Amino acid sequence: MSTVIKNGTIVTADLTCKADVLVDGGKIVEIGPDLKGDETLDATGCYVMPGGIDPHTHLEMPFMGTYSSDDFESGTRAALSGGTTMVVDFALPSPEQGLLDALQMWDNKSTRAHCDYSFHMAITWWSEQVFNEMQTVVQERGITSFKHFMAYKGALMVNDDEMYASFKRCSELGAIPLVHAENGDVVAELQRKLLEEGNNGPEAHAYSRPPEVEGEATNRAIMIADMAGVPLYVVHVSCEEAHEAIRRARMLGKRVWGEPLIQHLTLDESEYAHPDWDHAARRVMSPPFRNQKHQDSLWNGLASGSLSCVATDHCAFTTEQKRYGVGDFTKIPNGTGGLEDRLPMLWTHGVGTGRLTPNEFVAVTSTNIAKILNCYPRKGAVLVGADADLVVWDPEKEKTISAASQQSAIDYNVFEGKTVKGLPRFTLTRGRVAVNDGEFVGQEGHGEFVRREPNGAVNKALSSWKELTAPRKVERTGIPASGV
Ligand SMILES: NC(=O)NCCC(=O)O
Ligand SMILES: [Zn+2]
Ligand SMILES: [Zn+2]
Repeated sequence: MSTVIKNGTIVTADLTCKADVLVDGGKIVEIGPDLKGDETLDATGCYVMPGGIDPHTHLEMPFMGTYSSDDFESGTRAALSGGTTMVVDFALPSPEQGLLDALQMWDNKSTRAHCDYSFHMAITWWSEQVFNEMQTVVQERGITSFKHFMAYKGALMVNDDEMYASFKRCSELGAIPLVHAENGDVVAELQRKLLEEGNNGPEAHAYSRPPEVEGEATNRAIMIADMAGVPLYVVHVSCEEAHEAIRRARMLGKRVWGEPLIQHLTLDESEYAHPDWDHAARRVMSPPFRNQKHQDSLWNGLASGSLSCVATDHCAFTTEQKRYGVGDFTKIPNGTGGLEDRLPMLWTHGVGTGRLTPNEFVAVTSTNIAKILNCYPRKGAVLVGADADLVVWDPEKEKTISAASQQSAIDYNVFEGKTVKGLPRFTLTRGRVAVNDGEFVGQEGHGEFVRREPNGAVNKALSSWKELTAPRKVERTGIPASGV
């Protein structure tokens, strides 16, 4: 059965035009005037855009002694409700666990997904087994991005030598390394000192992770990637120090992408000063929220192109789970939600204020990451042949965000009470309507794994450049005899 989206304005990363979109067999089959289909969706007054891609989620993630509460069912239901049609989650081996073994666990969890998804593979330890399995992960499983935690000492953190070895392996395999950039040694020491001084509330979480520790780690990761000859993607960039490092690297021709989160763009550090312990603890995430100077830097980076993608790092814990850290802030599970709210919040505070154009909005929520992860134009595009992952966006539709009406399984929402203007009228996942005017009508298990090929254009270009500029031995004649 075909579906036609009529009377809308198509908005992509580089184009705005009035046309109908005809969908059949899960794909876009025609774009043009006066199209007809078996079913009609009226997009009068709406923008027809590529569905959002959230490149950073943690659904049912084992972390800090518990599991994040949104799984692939509730998480992708939340995603579609907010106009996001693909998520990229992190497969996370526990210490000494093989990569393929961990992947099997993520395969099992993801069968309930309502929308398409892919995985990044995390490198949480290093060995010959990990080195070997990286090849299988890339070539047989189509997972071409590897995450490295420079923080969470004693748990997920990897050291510089391990990171360098893994980045080199990514370079050989045509894959992309990702980093959580915070200096984990310094954070651990600051945490210890704060606790010793009796500073045990959620606000101390922010004190233990100042912008400097993020800036230092970002610079270090950029240097290591440059030495390994591989592009780099920096997740949850929260501050000017990290953004400055990325901006400078890009100006020097290095291939580095930065990803701010919707939370860091719209919520600030004053949340941690809230007199209610629960309120502050619910907002504990790493890196923590910053002040307006940092927020302005992130917004400007999106507008200027020095930052590339807006994500959520959706890692949702209930109030009860957050209370594991009463009396010791280092035990508060780190993470916040945002999957349902990313697009409406970014539209409201970005496009609604004039900080972003609608085309830039599409670029940073969908198209850029599809290109970086090498799944464009199957994803992130409104083109004939692309998957019909689409959002029909009503710029006049309003709501006030509330945990009472959200899809997420947790009992609060960090954006509670915020009014957004700009919401999906329809969300389509591979041609199937999953959201119809605020009502969720998706299908559990409809989501499919998106396989990606290695050696995207940027990897290829960078390896050519590195080869061309590699140190070369100077061939000499008449070398003098050794002086020894
Ligand atoms: N960000 C956060 O606090 N939790 C999720 C894990 C991570 O990405 O660091
Ligand atoms: Zn992280
Ligand atoms: Zn994360």
